[in-house]
Amino acid sequence: MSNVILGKNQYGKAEVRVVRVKRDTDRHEIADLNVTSQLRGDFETVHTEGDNAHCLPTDTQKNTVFAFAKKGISSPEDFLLGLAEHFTSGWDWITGGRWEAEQYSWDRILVNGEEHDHSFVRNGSETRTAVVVGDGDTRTVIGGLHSLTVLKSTGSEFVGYEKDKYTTLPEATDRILATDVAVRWRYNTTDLDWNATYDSVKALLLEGFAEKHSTALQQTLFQMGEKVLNAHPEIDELKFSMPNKHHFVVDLEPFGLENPNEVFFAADRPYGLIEATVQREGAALDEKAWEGIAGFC
Ligand SMILES: O=c1[nH]c(=O)c2[nH]c(=O)[nH]c2[nH]1
Repeated sequence: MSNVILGKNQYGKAEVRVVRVKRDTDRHEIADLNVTSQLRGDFETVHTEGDNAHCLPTDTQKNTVFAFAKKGISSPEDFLLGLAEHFTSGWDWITGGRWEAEQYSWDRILVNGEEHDHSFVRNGSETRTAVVVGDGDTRTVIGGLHSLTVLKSTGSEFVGYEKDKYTTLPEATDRILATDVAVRWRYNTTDLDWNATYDSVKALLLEGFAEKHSTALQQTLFQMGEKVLNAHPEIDELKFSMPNKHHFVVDLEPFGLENPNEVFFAADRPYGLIEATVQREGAALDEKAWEGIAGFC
């Protein structure tokens, strides 16, 4: 006879990253949640006897989050109340639980002052950066930003790529494109309204991300840089590092639900990593100015 007993316990799936796109009209809406579901009740024998009869798998809890997202996410509170009701009403040994969500809020990207229908920027996300490199009397200024998180819920495809025996990725004609923009740009002057220029560059980057159909994140990156260089003769090059934050369409068919690009699993890793320099043709390069700035090629 053991004198060891089971104390308080709960279990579930943590941090289910679900993105719900409402696409009934051309003006999409997105809800982006990080959901944790944990069940409380009589799970005694699961722990003490190795009997899983009372164990509703954490995988099932995750699937339930995705399946419930199909109904729509009007608020995290209502979404969690729905989960609580579902889990506590279905099994007599599940007497309670804890359901938690973080919601990430997104603003619409402005293109020519107009709110875009399906391109979004995570609000308050970015960090502005600046570097000054001195070499003798010369000063080089490098502006930049990172963690500018953007997403378009349509207007992005990835097809026609090279395939070998290890390629399993299906071609996508309509996918979510999302990234955290990290970019630094080199000025060819030291006399400028830095704040106004920063605001303009950021707005142009966002417009460049939003406005054109994307065939690959590489192409979108180039268009973002091109837009900045066309509008700002005082900038000669931009170096970008952008993760391709994959959003996988969740297979809801096992639950008898269709999923025409509405419910996504936002994976955090691995991610694609797209890096490139976009330069003004003929402009003098300044490799020295970039020395010591890690993470850009
Ligand atoms: O925009 C993309 N570029 C890639 O190089 C790539 N590779 C991949 O698997 N998906 C994508 N998407």
